[in-house]
Amino acid sequence: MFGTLASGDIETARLRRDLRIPCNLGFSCGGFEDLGMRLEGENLGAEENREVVAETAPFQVERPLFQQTQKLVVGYALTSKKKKSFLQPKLEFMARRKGICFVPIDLNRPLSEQGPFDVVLHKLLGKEWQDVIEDYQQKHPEVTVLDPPSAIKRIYNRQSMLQGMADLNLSDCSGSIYVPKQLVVLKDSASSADRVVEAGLKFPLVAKPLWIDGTAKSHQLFLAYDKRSLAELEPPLVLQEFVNHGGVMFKVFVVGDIIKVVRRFSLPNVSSNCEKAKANGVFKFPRVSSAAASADNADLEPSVAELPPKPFLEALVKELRTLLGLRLFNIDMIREHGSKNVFSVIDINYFPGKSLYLKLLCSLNMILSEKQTNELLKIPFCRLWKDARLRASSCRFLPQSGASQT
Ligand SMILES: Nc1ncnc2c1ncn2[C@@H]1O[C@H](COP(=O)(O)OP(=O)(O)OP(=O)(O)O)[C@@H](O)[C@H]1O
Ligand SMILES: O=P(O)(O)O[C@H]1[C@H](O)[C@H](O)[C@H](OP(=O)(O)O)[C@@H](OP(=O)(O)O)[C@@H]1O
Repeated sequence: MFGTLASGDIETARLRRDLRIPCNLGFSCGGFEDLGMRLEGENLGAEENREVVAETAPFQVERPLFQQTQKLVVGYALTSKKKKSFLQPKLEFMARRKGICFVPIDLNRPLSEQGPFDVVLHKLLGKEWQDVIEDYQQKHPEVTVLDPPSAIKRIYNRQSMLQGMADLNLSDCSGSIYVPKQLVVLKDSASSADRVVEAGLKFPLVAKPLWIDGTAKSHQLFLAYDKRSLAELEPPLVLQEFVNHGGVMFKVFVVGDIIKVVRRFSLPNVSSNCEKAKANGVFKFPRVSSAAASADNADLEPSVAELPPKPFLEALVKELRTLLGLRLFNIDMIREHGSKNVFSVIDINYFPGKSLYLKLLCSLNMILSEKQTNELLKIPFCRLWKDARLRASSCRFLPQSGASQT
């Protein structure tokens, strides 16, 4: 019937409303699509914990309504480094309480013989694994695979990682985004000096290994101050113009529609240590913006520390999710020194560190809620009605017996 609702639809809508479950969570089409945008600022630890507790509460309140025993099974295949940082006992405990269980994937057995999984969470390198997971996703479209291996592969190469950024549609936003000029050196760093000049790149340059493979070496960066110093670098690498940004960078964590932005310390403007670096040819610098370098509570100049505007981040993330085809990533960006809101994206990471883990748990929880709703909606309406009457009568909301159903 066009324009009217059948009674089943009304009840479905009512049930969703009563359970306080938003429509179109989209579990079947990937799970993270319509979780509702939320944007949060700094202050990781305590705030994250508070949030998880807050998100647990509504679900537990609903639980007695029907005896819900649905669980969310998350199969995981992670590097040992990732497993150690991600699957902390505390996180597993919180997950279990929410009905989410993490099950290790046995890499020596066919994936299709394992599970069944609702979600497959993976961070492993190599073509062999890529083939396994692609084949699995084809055979099991109902499983949410985080994330497609081809999309991950693209950001494990610092050249392809930033491609397409210039075409993002951010025209109506309160900020603008650029990618620093860069050049790829596949071999013979010495001869790259001429190419640097030809391409119009200005020194100093940040030299970054082309491939990111989870090793410390792939995160070993250098500052090169002049043509002569380029010969000291080991290709394959990317030479990227250094952008002065006042020593603070922004990490924008993305889990589906959820965004969280934090402030971290970064390299200072170059003029201050130029001379020292020149003396060494190239300046090898440590991981200056690691999780330990939080600048969230630092007393900083507002023009440097102010977080990127919310509408700008929302638009950027929306565009990037489409461009990259990823749901679990972070964007590293810096504000051009002296500008109001001109940003450069310098790095994108797949399934990054701690700041994202509890957000991921919240999203898995929402997928679980959707799964439970879907299960509930499969129960014939007459049974729901009967159950409701039983509960109501035990609460003396309805007469004990004798009332007709209409
Ligand atoms: N173009 C640039 N201009 C200025 N500073 C930069 C630039 N590129 C990188 N940096 C500095 O170097 C740090 C590390 O750079 P980048 O994020 O590209 O490396 P990474 O090894 O991939 O780091 P991560 O640990 O985040 O994965 C940045 O946080 C920033 O401090
Ligand atoms: O600052 P964080 O903790 O987010 O650092 C991340 C880093 O940005 C990369 O995403 C690392 O992954 P790889 O690039 O694969 O090395 C993360 O390591 P992981 O072992 O936790 O995946 C860092 O935590």
